[in-house]
Amino acid sequence: MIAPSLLSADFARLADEVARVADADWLHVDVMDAHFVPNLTLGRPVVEAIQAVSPIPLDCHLMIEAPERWAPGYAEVGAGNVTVHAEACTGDPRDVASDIRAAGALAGLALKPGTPLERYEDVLRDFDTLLVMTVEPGFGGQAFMAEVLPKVRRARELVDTGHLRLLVEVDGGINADTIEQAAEAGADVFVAGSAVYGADDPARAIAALRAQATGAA
Ligand SMILES: O=C(CO)[C@H](O)[C@H](O)COP(=O)(O)O
Repeated sequence: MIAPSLLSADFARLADEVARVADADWLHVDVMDAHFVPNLTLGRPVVEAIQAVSPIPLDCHLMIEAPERWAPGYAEVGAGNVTVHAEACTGDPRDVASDIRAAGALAGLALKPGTPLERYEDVLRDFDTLLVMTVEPGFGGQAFMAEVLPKVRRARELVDTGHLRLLVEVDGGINADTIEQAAEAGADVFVAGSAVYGADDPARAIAALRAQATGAA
């Protein structure tokens, strides 16, 4: 599955930018609060407006503090998947997953590059998606961190052996040069910002990335 990241879109033309990636599987929406990460993007009212015009499910990646307080609200406005950062949760992340699911969305857990998967292997039984960050969260256009791939491989192994039932998602620096490595490691969902919105033809870029990932997997 290919999930273009709206972070690389033209924020002055959001409805048009959503329409340009209608061939994708999910639309990845980065919510940043200028506290958990050093960048500020958009919040629930804008997500609700995007949801109203998006033909594909929204994949909301919350890079915010106190996700337990805010995450269910994104499910309430219709997001398909709502992901919180393990590092931002003050309590048990399973409680946030339960609240997100109760509000009608899939629940995702994100791990920064330096956060070990082992610490969350049990917790992840209560999640639908695992977002493995392949850059430090905060900005688009960064270089892919191949050193994170063992975490993707371990997650794939846990899914394939039946210990976890979730989609493995990678985010950061995914493009024509890196997507095959991530697919070989076992990712199911590929977030791509600059590689899609920076292309002359985003629909063609999505198709090409999907073909590369499918071939490598
Ligand atoms: O979460 C993110 C940054 O925190 C973005 O989704 C990610 O960086 C996508 O951008 P690009 O594909 O250009 O790296």
